[in-house]
Amino acid sequence: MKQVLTIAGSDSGGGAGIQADIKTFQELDVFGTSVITAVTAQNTRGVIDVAPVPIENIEKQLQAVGDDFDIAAVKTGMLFDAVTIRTVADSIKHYNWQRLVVDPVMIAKGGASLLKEEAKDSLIKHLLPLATLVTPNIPEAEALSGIQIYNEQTRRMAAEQILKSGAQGVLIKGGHGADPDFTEDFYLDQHGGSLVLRSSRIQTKHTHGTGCTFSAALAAEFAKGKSIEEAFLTAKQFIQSAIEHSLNIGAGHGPTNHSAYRHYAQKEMIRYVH
Ligand SMILES: Nc1ncnc2c1ncn2[C@@H]1O[C@H](COP(=O)(O)OP(=O)(O)O)[C@@H](O)[C@H]1O
Ligand SMILES: Cc1ncc(COP(=O)(O)O)c(N)n1
Repeated sequence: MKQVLTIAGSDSGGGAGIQADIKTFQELDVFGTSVITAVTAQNTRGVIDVAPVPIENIEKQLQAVGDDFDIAAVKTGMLFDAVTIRTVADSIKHYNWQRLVVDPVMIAKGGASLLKEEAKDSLIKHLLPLATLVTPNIPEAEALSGIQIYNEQTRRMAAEQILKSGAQGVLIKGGHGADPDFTEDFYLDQHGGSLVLRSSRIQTKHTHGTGCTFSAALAAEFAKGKSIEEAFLTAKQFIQSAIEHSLNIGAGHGPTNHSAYRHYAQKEMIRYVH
């Protein structure tokens, strides 16, 4: 079984972060390992507290995984501060981990900050150059590029700017897009290759952890040797069914349903735009 690593924050509410990643790995038949960077006290109503894990312990978690497992793909989520980003980037180089998906988690849907302001530059300088794929949502793509996204042209410009970091590819997720009927995810790589996947926008407030789940699905598929096109399509189908069959859990923004893909995935619901 392919072994995959997530380096992210813990979500006590179980819908995002490490918990979403491990559930997604399990559903997609890869063995999940984890390095926890921060522990959040969080539920569907919001983030109550964030406790960073001591950096010495993060280093030891990275070593424990790196010295024993044959890691086929890595995803990063909440990294919280610059020193954690440096430590993670050093380990990725040290263990020569390939197939890195960087989900540049910055702000939780409820507004809580999951990355210190000064850490953004560190992310661009130290982690993005190692990334196979970086997966910002629209506000994160705007923050990383300094470009406001309001149409296809500005979306492409932001993607091109992010690629200047040295990341091999960028995938700007469309959950925060303006179209009431569709969400569109846009991929662009260093060679000018691009792909847009469009799906119907599901009217729901239960989207806690969509980005985490989507990037974990991409990492799982990369670990199995899938191409970017194949991994993108599977991850999109995975998240589409997880949102469509989301669970009515908690009083706020509930989690998605990580087992929905197994039960209900409909391969025809997503379409390639180009
Ligand atoms: N209401 C929705 N209906 C269908 N797909 C959605 C919806 N909201 C988000 N998605 C999809 O979920 C994935 C995560 O996107 P997004 O919500 O933008 O990320 P994040 O959680 O990082 O903010 C993307 O593939 C996006 O298109
Ligand atoms: C520990 C942790 N990591 C990430 C997110 C972002 O969640 P989302 O995927 O909904 O943007 C979160 N709320 N908590």
